[in-house]
Amino acid sequence: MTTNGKTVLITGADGGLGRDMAACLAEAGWSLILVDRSSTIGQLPELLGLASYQAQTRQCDLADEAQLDALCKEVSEGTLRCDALINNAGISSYGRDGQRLSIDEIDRNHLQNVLAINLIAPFLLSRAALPHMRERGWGRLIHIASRGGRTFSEVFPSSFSASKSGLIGLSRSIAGESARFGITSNVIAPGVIITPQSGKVDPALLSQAKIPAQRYGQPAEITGAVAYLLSDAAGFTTGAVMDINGGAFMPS
Ligand SMILES: NC(=O)C1=CN([C@@H]2O[C@H](COP(=O)(O)OP(=O)(O)OC[C@H]3O[C@@H](n4cnc5c(N)ncnc54)[C@H](O)[C@@H]3O)[C@@H](O)[C@H]2O)C=CC1
Ligand SMILES: CC(C)c1ccc(C(=O)O)c(O)c1O
Repeated sequence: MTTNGKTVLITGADGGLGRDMAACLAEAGWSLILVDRSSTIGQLPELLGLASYQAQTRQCDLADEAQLDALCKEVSEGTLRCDALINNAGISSYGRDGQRLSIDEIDRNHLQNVLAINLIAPFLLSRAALPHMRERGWGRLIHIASRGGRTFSEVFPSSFSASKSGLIGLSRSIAGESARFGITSNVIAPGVIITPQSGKVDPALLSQAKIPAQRYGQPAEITGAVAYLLSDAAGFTTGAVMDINGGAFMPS
């Protein structure tokens, strides 16, 4: 992958998928802006063995309006350069026992929190990054949705599915509006990938997914697709949804 020192901003960078993306993209020569609400995000570059010039970090709770606005301001004012944006941070809706919450158990606050992180933050960060991408005539947006945004399954809470389906619609609109500027916008919709997030779901519930590959995925199997979508070779790929789920969802 030729990066020419480009910079990618990754949200949810301190999670299972985020860390793998950060390590792989740094290795490929990208400069990184690593964003997470976790208290350990500042230590992530050292943990990954990155030089200080390779990575900046921002501790930001994307559900907090003031913190998200401050981050978007840095992006829109160009303090944080953003050639590519990976909207990866996301939460789901499970009870303490890892059981799926039914629609009757999801109140307005819970719904608003899921939508704030999974949909509103990606919308506002994309909006902040796009003008600079248009000026440069090059940009990449990747949104990490889920199989839950593509189809029904007993595994997915309704709030989560609604947010991820919305993210897919957002990506499609950005793709249509931005293709003529050399900007692509694509979705990766993973099935079960072994990370802290899937680890919080009751294993019996997760195992209901009928996966032809008969296994769960590894973060590297998502990162490989991310690396492709960021590359110049993917310049004609926009508005796409890559279903990466071991065959658990195969639309016609
Ligand atoms: N692991 C899986 O099986 C699947 C994951 N996904 C999606 O992949 C993305 C990454 O998930 P994982 O790495 O598995 O989860 P994870 O839980 O390991 O990582 C998510 C990261 O997002 C951060 N985050 C959460 N809320 C935030 C907020 N308000 N502000 C800033 N950061 C916040 C967390 O601190 C965490 O570091 C998510 O969008 C998730 O919905 C989609 C399908 C399957
Ligand atoms: C961990 C998240 C909520 C999750 C769990 C299971 C699947 C799946 O069976 O495909 C997902 O796509 C998820 O996003």
